[in-house]
Amino acid sequence: MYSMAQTWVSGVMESLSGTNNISRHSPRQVAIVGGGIAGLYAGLLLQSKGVAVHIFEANDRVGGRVWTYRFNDDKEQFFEAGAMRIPKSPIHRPVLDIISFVNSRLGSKHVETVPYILHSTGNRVYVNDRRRDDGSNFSLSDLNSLTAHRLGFDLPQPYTNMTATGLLEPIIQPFVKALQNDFTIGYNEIMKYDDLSFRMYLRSAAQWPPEVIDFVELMLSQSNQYSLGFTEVILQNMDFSTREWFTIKDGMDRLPNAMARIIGPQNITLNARVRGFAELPSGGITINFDSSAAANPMDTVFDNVILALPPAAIRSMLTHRPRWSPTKEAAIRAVHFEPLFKLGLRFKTRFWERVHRPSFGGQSITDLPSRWVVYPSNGMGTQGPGVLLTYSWMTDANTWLPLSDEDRIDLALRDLAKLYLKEINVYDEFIEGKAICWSSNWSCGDAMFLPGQHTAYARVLATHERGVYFAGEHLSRHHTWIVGAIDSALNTVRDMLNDQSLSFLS
Ligand SMILES: Cc1cc2nc3c(=O)[nH]c(=O)nc-3n(C[C@H](O)[C@H](O)[C@H](O)COP(=O)(O)OP(=O)(O)OC[C@H]3O[C@@H](n4cnc5c(N)ncnc54)[C@H](O)[C@@H]3O)c2cc1C
Repeated sequence: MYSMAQTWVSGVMESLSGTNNISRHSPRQVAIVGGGIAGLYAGLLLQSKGVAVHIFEANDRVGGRVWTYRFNDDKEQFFEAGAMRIPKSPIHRPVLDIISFVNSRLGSKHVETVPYILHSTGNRVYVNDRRRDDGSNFSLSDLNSLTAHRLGFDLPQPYTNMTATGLLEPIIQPFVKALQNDFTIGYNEIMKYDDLSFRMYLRSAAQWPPEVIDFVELMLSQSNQYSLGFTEVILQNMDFSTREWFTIKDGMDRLPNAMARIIGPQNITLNARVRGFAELPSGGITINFDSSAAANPMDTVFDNVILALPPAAIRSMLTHRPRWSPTKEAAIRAVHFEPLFKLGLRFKTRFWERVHRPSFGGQSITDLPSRWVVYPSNGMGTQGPGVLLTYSWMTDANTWLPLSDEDRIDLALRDLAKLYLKEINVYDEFIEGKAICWSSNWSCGDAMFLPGQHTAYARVLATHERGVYFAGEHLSRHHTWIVGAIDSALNTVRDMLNDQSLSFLS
């Protein structure tokens, strides 16, 4: 989209002269490091206030963790390697608003939303090798009767005759309802338990035996997620209790690409990994980045910089960056990101839509390494080849890391063969696959804080250091979501411009 050699030097450098003495609250030129949603959103906000921006992005594309992997240019032959679905809830409203904003600039249907299906009754439930008496696999239509006992778990009374949802709902609902009624009040309520992991809360407050926790975690989450902070798991449950969802027609990457188009290609340098930056005694900031462009303009002075980066990317800067307070450095070093792994698999047909109990969207659940098999909500009912994906988080994601791509595909096909038994020969159907290992990326996956980390680190992480500002989903209260990246960008620009009245773009 934008070539590596598109140097910003000519456009930006001339207009930079004499910017050194600009006060913190009236920047004229801002460098943004990272072209994910947080960096792009901060860029649009600043431009809307007349501030010139330049985005440095290490990758050859914008979007960061919003990445649509396309096997080819044919319709629907893609999967979402990163973000794939947005809850239609007031908290996620800013995502719809930014879509309206880009459409108002680029044409009414530039970025179109389509419904995302979270549950489909045909989705398989396959754990402990348990099947119906007729040998077929359980599906979500059975969920209300899938007790621990029926699924082969040996739990004590009274838990054994209960379903995972039946167990969890009464525990989380009061918190979820409080958050939905008034997010700030609800957030303050759940923060009272921030020092606990969700597992500890279930042990101490709900008095669940460990094997009951394991059962519910297996069915409704991924391995060891309940060892994360109580706050994170409750917030995640709040989002997943949303009934209506949407995704973006023809791929989520249409959103960051549209945002970048409005910002302007001359204001974005791709393949520009920032190696470090220096703060001048006069208050300006210079950026040092890798680029094949002839000039690496170390002498260009920006008024401020926004590091719209996951913490690991800040820590892995190769040359210089300032050292901040021990607490800030501890926060950057320690906040927890969970590993995420996705494997897109392309088949000759959308066979999952034509089996006896079809899946139109949603996901199957299994205790096999694939854990979740996600069916596309785009192109449902169409003929010809189709793409589904397997999706693993936390410890389940780690299973896939040491494997070669060939082994990953073999393992996933073996799992799918168990889900589809004799109905479909998945090996005959298979065309190609693509593994996306977020653990080998700076972000690792998504921010999911450990017990106590919201309390200890949230504020200090987001606080600016002289002319250096920070953005990214991990700095908001909505970790793991696009809206978190947007939210953090709004907060950082408000802080930089000293303008709390600044609102979301719409
Ligand atoms: C597998 C997966 C599934 C997800 N599912 C959903 C979902 O369904 N719905 C949802 O709303 N959200 C989802 N998310 C979360 C969402 O994608 C993120 O919260 C959001 O995109 C993060 O944006 P960001 O700008 O904070 O960070 P990023 O997108 O990580 O952006 C950071 C950018 O900085 C760049 N960079 C790193 N180091 C440097 C450097 N030194 N110099 C220059 N550039 C650098 C990176 O290349 C990247 O482009 C998912 C994420 C993943 C990984």
